[in-house]
Amino acid sequence: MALELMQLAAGPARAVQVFKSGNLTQQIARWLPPVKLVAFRRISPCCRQVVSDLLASDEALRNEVQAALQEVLHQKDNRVWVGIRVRNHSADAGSFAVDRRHITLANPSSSTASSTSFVFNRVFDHRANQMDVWSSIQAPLMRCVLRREHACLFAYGQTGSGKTYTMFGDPASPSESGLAFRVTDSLKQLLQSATCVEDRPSLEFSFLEVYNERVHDLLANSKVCVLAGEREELAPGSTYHAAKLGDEHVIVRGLTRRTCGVHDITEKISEWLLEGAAARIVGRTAFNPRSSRSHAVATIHVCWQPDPGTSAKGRETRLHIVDLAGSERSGQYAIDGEQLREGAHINLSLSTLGRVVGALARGQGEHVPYRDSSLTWLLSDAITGCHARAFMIATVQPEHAAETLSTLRYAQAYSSLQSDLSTKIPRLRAQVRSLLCQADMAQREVDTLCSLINDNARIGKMNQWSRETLKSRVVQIRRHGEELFRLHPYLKWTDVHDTKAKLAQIGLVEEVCAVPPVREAGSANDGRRIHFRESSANVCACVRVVFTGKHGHQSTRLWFPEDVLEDVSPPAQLQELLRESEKADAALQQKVAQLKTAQKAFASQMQQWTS
Ligand SMILES: Nc1ncnc2c1ncn2[C@@H]1O[C@H](COP(=O)(O)OP(=O)(O)OP(=O)(O)O)[C@@H](O)[C@H]1O
Repeated sequence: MALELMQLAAGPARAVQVFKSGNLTQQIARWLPPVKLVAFRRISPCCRQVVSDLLASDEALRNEVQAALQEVLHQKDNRVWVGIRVRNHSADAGSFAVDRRHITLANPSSSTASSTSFVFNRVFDHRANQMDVWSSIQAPLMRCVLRREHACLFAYGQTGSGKTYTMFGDPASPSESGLAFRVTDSLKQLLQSATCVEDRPSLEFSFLEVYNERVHDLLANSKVCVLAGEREELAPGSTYHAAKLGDEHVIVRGLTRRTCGVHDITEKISEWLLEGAAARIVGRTAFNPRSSRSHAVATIHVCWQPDPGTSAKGRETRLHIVDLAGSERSGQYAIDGEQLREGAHINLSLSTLGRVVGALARGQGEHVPYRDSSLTWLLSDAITGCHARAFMIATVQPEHAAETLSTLRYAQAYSSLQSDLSTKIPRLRAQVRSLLCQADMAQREVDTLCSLINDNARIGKMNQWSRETLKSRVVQIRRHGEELFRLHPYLKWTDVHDTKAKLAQIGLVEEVCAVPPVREAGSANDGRRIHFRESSANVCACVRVVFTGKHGHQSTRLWFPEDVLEDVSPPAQLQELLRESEKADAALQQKVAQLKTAQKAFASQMQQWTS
């Protein structure tokens, strides 16, 4: 290495030669941590070659790079991704402006020139084609599959704004085919390159629609199916625990699941997608002559091989592709009675989705109404990104300003789910509540024991222990304490000191100082002299002690030389309980601080997304 550095110092021409020879690059590459290697690859073809050779020859390093990359990308991927797609529109469409991440819209109802600006992960203007949309989603979606996380890709928007076009498009034309067809292509490439032949998962496919709150199997002549909750299969030998949301996923009883392999996924799933799409219920609406009147859910189940040596079934990663029915103000645009009924059901499911999103976004830990509609129940583990990454494309048609604004608001609320803080905060709140109970209980135990000890104490020592006294320094007067007062220049023994000493009464230290303030003539004698004597250098500190008044009597404050007093420790059992109580308090304070930090971060995220 030193040799190469010397050669570098010899001049630029020599440096280029050394660099190109690869020796130096190789050395540098070996020093780099795995994450940096990836950036290093981008520097020049020479570096790229060296890093590639290095990775090819070193399997451990390869795995390390892979793990580091996964980690970095995992942190980068939000659990919810929201993109807006603007449909082609006439030149006189309302005033709005679009850039890569922002869309600004003039308020349709306002007479003044006010506008609202929204921020999303991506905004596609009317010139964006199917490939542009897909290329923004492809990488995070495929990473999701590689991590074996469920994913949900769905389109939301006003009727006629381009949801079905975005999700399915025209599969006959390569440039017009929608996201669903592109998913299968990418999935095939991914599974072929990332897994060896024997580890390749098997694939299953199902396709259903939710129409008027009923679930129809689109691959079995629209047979009606029922929804049911099912718990994830537990590993053999694991202990029973009560089902929580997330342990349970919703299954559709009797739904057709067709199987294919990685090699024929594109042909098979395309064929099934077309078959299902043809069976969907469509109707004519004011905005779209072939409007989807149902929510369509195509699911690719990636069934991973079980781990070698285990008898458990392999895990399943579900990839939902959802084309929602159009959001619309049904009463306003319905053509007939049937459409009014359809519209009411569509609105019910979409508004329930809105309430689910709202409840999660507020992060208050309130009831999340997943089960209020078939759609939200069916997709409860996926659509909100709670247990799956969700990718939402909200489609807008700017010619309809009110509908566009409403879609953007909906999408904005959805954006706030990007942060897992919206679910972390309710969890923290619940933990704070439970710790509060524990701390309260621990304090009550201390109180109970204090009263028990106080009730059984000798007269004169009554009422001495309480949570307050336990936190203070507790003292009593030593035997023959009076003698130590005699020579004290500032303090003098009194009858009250004498009584306290005889009763061995316990007091709390209020103040410690080198020289107490002089007692004013006529004030109660609390042990301080009115005229201080000359003092020697080694006078011990003066302590003011308060003796709590009993039976309605006032508390008494007396001064003592420090060495007249001895510390009194609380009984061991009480000390133990106090420690427990302090521990519970500390845990509570720590959790409260975590909650406050999370709430602050969430508030600033919300502000960022809604600016
Ligand atoms: N970005 C686009 N480029 C070209 N054509 C589009 C685009 N978006 C939509 N269209 C066309 O507009 C029409 C309506 O679109 P589409 O059926 O996808 O709307 P939709 O939102 O699914 O409506 P609905 O909710 O009523 O089903 C279709 O003919 C579709 O081809």
